[in-house]
Amino acid sequence: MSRPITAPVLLGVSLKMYFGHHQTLNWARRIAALAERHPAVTSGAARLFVLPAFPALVPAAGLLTPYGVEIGAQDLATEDSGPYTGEVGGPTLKEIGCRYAEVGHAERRRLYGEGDTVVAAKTAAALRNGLTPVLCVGERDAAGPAVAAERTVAEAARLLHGLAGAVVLAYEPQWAIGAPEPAGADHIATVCTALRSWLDTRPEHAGSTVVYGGSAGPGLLTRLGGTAEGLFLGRFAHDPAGVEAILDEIRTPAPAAVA
Ligand SMILES: O=C(CO)COP(=O)(O)O
Repeated sequence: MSRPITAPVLLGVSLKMYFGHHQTLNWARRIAALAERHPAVTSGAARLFVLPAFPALVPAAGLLTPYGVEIGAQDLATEDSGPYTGEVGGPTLKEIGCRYAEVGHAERRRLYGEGDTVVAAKTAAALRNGLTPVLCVGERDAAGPAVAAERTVAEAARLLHGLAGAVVLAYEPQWAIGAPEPAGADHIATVCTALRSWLDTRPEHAGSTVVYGGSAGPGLLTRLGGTAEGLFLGRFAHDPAGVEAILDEIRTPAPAAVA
């Protein structure tokens, strides 16, 4: 079942609405310093991206992108411009340097009533604006791994129907978000492997990545043995030491011998 990690490992962080503005920028400075010196990042074995709140996108991009850490939004509008009060469109996100846009997070589904139609439209909006969707999928209630895999693949197929382009598929079982512990390693491995197998049959989504999110933190990547191609982090990235501990788990290429 375990599949070798096809480096680089993708590590995303959504700050959700936890931090204030200055707290976000202070955290970003510490992540930038980590990215500048950590061999997993400097060797290219790990790729990092950060999704702060909208107002922090521009200053956070200034702090992080010089060190190769990409930026993205936690949401985007279904439309590109027009009378959509309070929304932020894909063209604006692209213009300010975003590489990613998250769609379909369980909190947006549960708290703001977003359903499959909106999630699919936001995924399409991201793709047509040159943003990589971080498309969250995963079962709402706890289920066995085989059932979870079947449902999650069906969900991804439904949401991506008729679309083309590389995506980050974030497997986030909703019951594991905000929990003390992530889903079990075997459960995650079963679902992520199924998502990867499905993606492998979809040339229109070549270049896509499957990551796991939901109370992910230090120690998980090692337990997953390459079945997930990265992690989508929440609370356990708030302390930069947690991000560093995860980077420490990523094998970096041996330095070239000096003649
Ligand atoms: O929802 C998540 C990432 O999008 C995960 O959040 P937590 O790791 O804080 O549960």
